[in-house]
Amino acid sequence: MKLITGVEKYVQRTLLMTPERQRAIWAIYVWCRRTDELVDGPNASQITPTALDRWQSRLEDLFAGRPFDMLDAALADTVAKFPVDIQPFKDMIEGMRMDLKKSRYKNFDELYLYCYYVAGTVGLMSVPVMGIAPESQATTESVYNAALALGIANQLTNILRDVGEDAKRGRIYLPQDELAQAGLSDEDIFAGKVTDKWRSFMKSQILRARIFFDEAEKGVTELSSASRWPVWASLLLYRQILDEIEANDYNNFTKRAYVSKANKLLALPVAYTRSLIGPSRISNPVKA
Ligand SMILES: CC(C)=CCC/C(C)=C/CC/C(C)=C/CC/C(C)=C/[C@@H]1[C@@H](COP(=O)(O)OP(=O)(O)O)[C@]1(C)CC/C=C(\C)CC/C=C(\C)CCC=C(C)C
Ligand SMILES: Nc1ncnc2c1ncn2[C@@H]1O[C@H](COP(=O)(O)OP(=O)(O)OP(=O)(O)O)[C@@H](O)[C@H]1O
Ligand SMILES: [Mn+2]
Repeated sequence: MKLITGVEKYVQRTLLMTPERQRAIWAIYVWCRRTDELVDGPNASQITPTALDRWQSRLEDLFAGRPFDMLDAALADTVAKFPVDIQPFKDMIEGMRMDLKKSRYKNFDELYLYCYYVAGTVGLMSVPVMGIAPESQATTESVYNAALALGIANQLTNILRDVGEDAKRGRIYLPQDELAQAGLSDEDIFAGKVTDKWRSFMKSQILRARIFFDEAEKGVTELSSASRWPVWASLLLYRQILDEIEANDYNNFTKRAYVSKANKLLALPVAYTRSLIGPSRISNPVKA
């Protein structure tokens, strides 16, 4: 089951990229999965900050061309071929450290930082591999910004989908000040009742996640043509989870928002059509 969804995800995420880029994204994906599994996987209870320090020195070793195992070697090969920076990788490990010691977020600033560490970093790792279209007139900074926004949007969506599941583990990723403003408390979340207060709170959280998806959209067209399809597919598929939360009448306590196979399949041709649109050729006043 895990393997099948893993394969399916990998196909969704890398379809149609050049083989060399596909292998590089695969290596990054595997490293991210393994990093996440350290704190989220079956042996999570054994993971201490020291274990994360060791994981970080392995990372530094592979960046220096001294991989520890075969999967590290795949990433070592990637960083030798593409101009990937080590910082977002270190930051992702920092996010896992944060997850170990923190289970509440005071406000959106704190939550944003967490989302950057665990997901915004993925965008920054991927752009140097996917490449910016040679004809793009956008600034490199604006493309990285969009990539960052896609990671944040995905993580916010993941948090909104998993409210009930996370509460069972004693975790509440929603901003405490915004909960209080909506007249909600941790107890309401543990009780898991869908009330009008909850619906209206969720509406504003979903709106914010959509704003990050909109921000991300602006960057996808600037990517090299072969990379656009998988990124569009991933964006459209993940954003649909928000629609499903609405369709479930905001019950993210006991129902997992789930995108149907049919809707997933439908997203692929839409993604493909969008991927045909590349950078606009009209000179960009921002850059000029
Ligand atoms: C083509 C493409 C999308 C490539 C990215 C592939 C890649 C390297 C993915 C790594 C993802 C990963 C395993 C991260 C570890 C931390 C984590 C679990 C983050 C959560 C992902 C959702 O995973 P899932 O639904 O499986 O979560 P759980 O099973 O519940 O744990 C995240 C929510 C975030 C992942 C972030 C991205 C996929 C951001 C991708 C951004 C880009 C590729 C940038 C695109 C460029 C522009 C200009 C828009
Ligand atoms: N139909 C779907 N709609 C939306 N997301 C999906 C769907 N199928 C799989 N996913 C995504 O794939 C992830 C992993 O799927 P899997 O079946 O392994 O769930 P899981 O074991 O509950 O994941 P985890 O424990 O890592 O949160 C899910 O967390 C979800 O993000
Ligand atoms: Mn999860």
